Amino acid sequence: MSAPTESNRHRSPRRKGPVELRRDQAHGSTADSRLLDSRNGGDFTHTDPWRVMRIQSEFVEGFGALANVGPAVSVFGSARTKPGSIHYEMGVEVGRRLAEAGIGVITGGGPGSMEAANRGACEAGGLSVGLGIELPFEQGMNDWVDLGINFRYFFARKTMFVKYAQGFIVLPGGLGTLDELFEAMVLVQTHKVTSFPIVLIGKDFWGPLLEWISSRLVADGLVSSKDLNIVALADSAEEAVNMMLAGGVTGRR
Ligand SMILES: CC(C)=CCNc1ncnc2c1ncn2[C@@H]1O[C@H](COP(=O)(O)O)[C@@H](O)[C@H]1O
Repeated sequence: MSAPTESNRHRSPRRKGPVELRRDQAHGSTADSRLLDSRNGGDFTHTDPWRVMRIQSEFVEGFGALANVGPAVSVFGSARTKPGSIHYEMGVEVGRRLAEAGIGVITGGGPGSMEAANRGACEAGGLSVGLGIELPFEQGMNDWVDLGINFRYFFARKTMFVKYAQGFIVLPGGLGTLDELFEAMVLVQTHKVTSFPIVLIGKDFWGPLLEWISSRLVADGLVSSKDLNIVALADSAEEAVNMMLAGGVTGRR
């Protein structure tokens, strides 16, 4: 940017909403000129202000589509679980038991344990919701989703998992599952959500992680020992769904 001189110091600034631009910065194009200039082709849609509109539309569409889902639980777990495996069958049973209790099932809409939970809910005649995510290696929504919404942005989608569920059930999984689990734990820890049971299924799988949180994070004073109560550990679908009910999730009869 050039230093202010007598000739340019008093040049009138240009305003872009709350942002005021002076000197060299004031010479750029305006939002309306870019909008009206057809030579810019699709460029405008790649700007951040335009992205904000798209992000906003994801929230509007998500809130609109999910407003009437009723009581529901979000079920997370690996996208790589194969049909017939223990974890897949456990996911099917979780979905079925939630549906039988009058509780809708919300998943990431993908394959593996997500598909399993949607399948169990759908087969039992319950509400089966999938919140899909646009990924470079597109898989598409699994066949057992009855109400599906596709998202571009992970963070908009994650809001829906929490806003429209009364609790989380977490099957074994990888980074995606851990991300969803830890986000929920922080929301409970910071009282952003209250009365929100989080149940992990699979003591063998989750036990070492909880043990590390206790022996390292709590021991080092990084986590309060009462924060360990944010999650509960179950070893079966039946136990996990009963813990949801005991935690205050009530189904539609
Ligand atoms: C086979 C494969 C990688 C497919 C990816 N397709 C996906 N479709 C929808 N949600 C997903 C997908 N991958 C990860 N996620 C999100 O991350 C979690 C699973 O990730 P992971 O497999 O544990 O780490 C799910 O609960 C889901 O919300």
